[in-house]
Amino acid sequence: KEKVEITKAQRALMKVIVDAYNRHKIPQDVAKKLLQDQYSAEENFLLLTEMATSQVQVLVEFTKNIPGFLSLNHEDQIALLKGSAVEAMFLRSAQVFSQKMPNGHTEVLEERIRKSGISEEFMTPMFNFYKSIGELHMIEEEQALLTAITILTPDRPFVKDQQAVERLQEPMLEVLRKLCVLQHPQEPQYFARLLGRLTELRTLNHYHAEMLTSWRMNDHKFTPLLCEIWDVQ
Ligand SMILES: O=C(NC1CCCCC1)[C@H](C1CCCCC1)n1c(-c2ccc(CO)cc2)nc2ccccc21
Repeated sequence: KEKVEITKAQRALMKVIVDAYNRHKIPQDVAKKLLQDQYSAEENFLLLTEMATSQVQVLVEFTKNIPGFLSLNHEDQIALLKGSAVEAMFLRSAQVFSQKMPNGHTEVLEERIRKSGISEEFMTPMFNFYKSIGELHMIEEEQALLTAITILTPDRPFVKDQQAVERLQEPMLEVLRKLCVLQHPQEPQYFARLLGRLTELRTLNHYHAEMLTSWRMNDHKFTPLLCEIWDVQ
């Protein structure tokens, strides 16, 4: 039986990531807003672009706190942010969807999202992902590390020095692996399940642009930041 122990250095790394994650957590109010009222497709689209714009800003601040990130080649820093922004948004959306809510609220939230303006064909893959994230009951350390690991994916398009990114991602993966063994001793495959979610997350990337352009309304307007990061308009 492997004796797993998180070293002092690993605990310090985890603290830096979790503190940054908590400092830069996007306000949960999108769920509250959606539970309050039924909005039109136009209002929902505007809500999405506002929430996503502030989430990108929050993501940049979080990323700057990842040890070593600012020492990467500057073009690579941009390539990593651009390559992970949509995945980070869906990961955050999944965490918002899976957060503890009073009885029946999750069902109302799901209904509001189903009727928000997104076309039907994307509902199954999106909610399958949200529910598979919810089933993991991740603690915030796992959520924060998973977000950092997603950003530090070496094989994003246009990344030149992939080894430098791997050198930052590997210690995060090792801390997460140990954390999973300590948190879920009865589930030795839990870490593998967590990484499997990142593979599922990548598939949502492919749907994303179409989800936006097929939103049931005319004239989809995006903020300049989203045009940059989402390759739309
Ligand atoms: O605002 C949102 N997500 C934000 C994003 C930034 C980080 C916090 C969450 C949107 C809603 C906007 C208004 C219409 C209903 C969806 N949303 C989505 C979502 C996100 C993107 C797409 C298309 O690419 C489709 C759906 N999944 C959610 C799950 C739970 C709660 C909101 C959720």
